Amino acid sequence: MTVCEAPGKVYLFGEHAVVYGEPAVPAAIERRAAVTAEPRSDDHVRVEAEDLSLDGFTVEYSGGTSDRPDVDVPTPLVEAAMGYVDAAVEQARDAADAPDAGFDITVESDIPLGAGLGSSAAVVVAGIDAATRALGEPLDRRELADRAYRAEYEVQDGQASRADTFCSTMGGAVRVEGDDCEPIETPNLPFVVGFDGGAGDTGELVAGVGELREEYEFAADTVASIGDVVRTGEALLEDAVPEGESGGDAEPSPELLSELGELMDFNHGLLAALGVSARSLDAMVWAARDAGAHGAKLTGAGGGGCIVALDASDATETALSFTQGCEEAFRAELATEGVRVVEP
Ligand SMILES: Nc1ncnc2c1ncn2[C@@H]1O[C@H](COP(=O)(O)OP(=O)(O)OP(=O)(O)O)[C@@H](O)[C@H]1O
Ligand SMILES: C[C@@](O)(CCO)CC(=O)[O-]
Ligand SMILES: [Mg+2]
Repeated sequence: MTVCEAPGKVYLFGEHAVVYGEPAVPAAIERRAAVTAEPRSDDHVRVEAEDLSLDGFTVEYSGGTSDRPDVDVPTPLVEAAMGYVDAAVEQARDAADAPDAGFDITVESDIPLGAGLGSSAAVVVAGIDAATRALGEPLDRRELADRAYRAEYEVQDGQASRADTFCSTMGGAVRVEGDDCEPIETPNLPFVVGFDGGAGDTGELVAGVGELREEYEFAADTVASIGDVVRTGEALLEDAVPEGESGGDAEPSPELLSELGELMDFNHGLLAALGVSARSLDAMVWAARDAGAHGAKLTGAGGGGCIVALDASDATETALSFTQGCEEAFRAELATEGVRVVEP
C-alpha cells in the first residue's frame, strides 16, 4: 500500500491567462489530498472517494469508458467526478509500462472540490505518484509534474496549463509560462482564504474565456494585461528575495504587501471582466478589502469557490467569517514541500 499526499494552491496572479501562454504565479498551501494505491491481482480499478459531493461512493470497473459500473447516480456525474482519478491511473499505467495494472485507490482530501484551490491537480499528482510507486516505478518530480499536466489537459479537453500540477508537485511558489516551469522564492506571504461553499467547472470556465478571447480583441487584450500584472508582480517578488537566498521564513515588508495587494486587486478586476467572478466572490473580495487586506482576488478557475487575500492580521479572516455568502474563512500557510510519500 502506497500513500502520497499533494498540496492545493492559491494563485497570487495569472490564472486563466496562463492557459494562453502568459506567466502565472501560484503558491502551494497546506491543504492536501492523500491518495492510497494498492495494486490488485486483476486489471480492475476500485475507487473510494469519500469527499466527493456525491456524498461519497465506491465504484469498481476495469478501466476505459466503455466498461462503466452500475451505480445509482447519473453517469455524467460519475464521469465528471472520476475523470481526474481515471486519468491519473492511465498515466501511471503508461509510465510504468503496465497497461493492465489494477488498483484499489482511496482519495482523502481536505481541499474543497472545484473551488479554485487546485483539488484536481493535488489528486492527480498524488494519484500518479502513489500508483507508480506502488508498481515499483517511481517518477522524478519533473516527469511526475509533466504526466499530471497531461492528465489535467485530457480531462479539461485540451485547455489546461502546467501551473496547478507543477505547483502541487514542487510545493512553494512557482512561475509557469507555457512549458517553462520554475520554483521561485517568495517571502512568507500572509494568505487568507474565503470559501463560498460552492464550486465552478474549470473546463467550462476556461472554455468561456477562450470564446470571449476569440470574439473580442479587447478580451484578448484583457488576457494580455493579466500577463502584464504578473510580470510586474514577479519583479516585486524577485527584488524581495535576492537571488541565491531562500525566501522561506522571511517576513515581507509592508511596502511589498501593499504593492502585491494592489496588483491582486487589479488582477481580480481583469478576471471579473472576463466573466469568471461571481457575486459571492466579489462580496468576499470587497469584505476583505474593507477589513484592511492589502489586496484580494478570486483564485483558480472562479465561477464560485474561493478568494485569496493578503493580511497578516486577523481582521480579514474575522470579517470574512461574518460575510454573507462566505461559508469558511481560514489562513492558508505556504506549503514549502510539494508531493510527499506518507507510506512507501
Ligand atoms: N477528494 C477528491 N476525491 C476524488 N476526486 C476529487 C477529489 N477532489 C477533487 N477531485 C476531482 O477534481 C475535480 C475538481 O476539479 P476542478 O479542476 O474542477 O476544481 P479544482 O481543481 O478544485 O479548482 P481549480 O482548478 O479552479 O483550482 C472533481 O470533480 C473531481 O473529479
Ligand atoms: C483557470 C486555470 O488557469 C487555473 C485553474 O486552477 C486553468 C489552468 O491553468 O489549467
Ligand atoms: Mg483544477
